[in-house]
Amino acid sequence: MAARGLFLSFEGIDGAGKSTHIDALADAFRAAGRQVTLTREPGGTPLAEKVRALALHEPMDALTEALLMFAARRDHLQRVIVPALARGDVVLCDRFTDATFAYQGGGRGFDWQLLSTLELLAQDAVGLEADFVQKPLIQPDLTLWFDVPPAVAAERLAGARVPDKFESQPVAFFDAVRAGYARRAEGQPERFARIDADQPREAVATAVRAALVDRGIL
Ligand SMILES: Nc1ncnc2c1ncn2[C@@H]1O[C@H](COP(=O)(O)OP(=O)(O)OP(=O)(O)O)[C@@H](O)[C@H]1O
Ligand SMILES: Cc1cn([C@H]2C[C@H](O)[C@@H](COP(=O)(O)O)O2)c(=O)[nH]c1=O
Repeated sequence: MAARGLFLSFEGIDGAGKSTHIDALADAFRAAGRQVTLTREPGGTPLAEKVRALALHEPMDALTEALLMFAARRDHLQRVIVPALARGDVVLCDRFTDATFAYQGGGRGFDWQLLSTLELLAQDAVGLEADFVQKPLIQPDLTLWFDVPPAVAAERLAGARVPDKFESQPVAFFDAVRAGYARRAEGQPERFARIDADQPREAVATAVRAALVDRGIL
């Protein structure tokens, strides 16, 4: 029988350094004999990648942004995440729903309760052919939150690439996004592992591994 699927998400403000560590983790899981599905949000399917292009580059209000994120997520769950978990894969997802709470909720000030309602709708296991899912709401098993002061992240991103709509926001926006992540982590402490990302890459990599080893995941 295939090993039970494992769903890990990676979160943090832009430039926190999460993408830097995802490939190395994928290699570690493969070395342990696991199949890995690497994916991201918004995105991960042809439809959701189209939504990504719109959401990251077109101006729109916070409700439109939130609805697009959840629509893309539903497609991503149906076509990629749920089938991968059913196969027993380790799913490594660069951002998931906590990003919607942090960016649209914290950063843009959109109603937290309404986001919770949308989360229940979009991540409802019913209709996703997910008989293996015990809980009605599909959530990551563990979320690694790369926490870093916005000024540090901005310095890392400066000149690295042409900034998108979110990356062009001022530090105050990212202070609010960071507070959104903190609120989410406080509400679901068993699902979150906070990684101090304001350290050299090697120290962050050690902290990531320790978080997984401590929970018996690696
Ligand atoms: N610990 C670190 N110290 C210094 N620089 C770092 C560290 N980790 C990553 N970087 C650099 O910071 C930049 C952003 O890193 P990365 O792309 O991994 O962040 P990210 O969280 O995935 O960002 P985004 O969400 O915007 O894609 C890259 O240039 C990367 O090389
Ligand atoms: C899932 C999700 C993402 N965002 C924002 C966060 C980032 O600024 C971009 C994605 O870019 P990345 O380079 O892949 O990190 O989108 C958001 O606002 N809401 C969401 O739900």
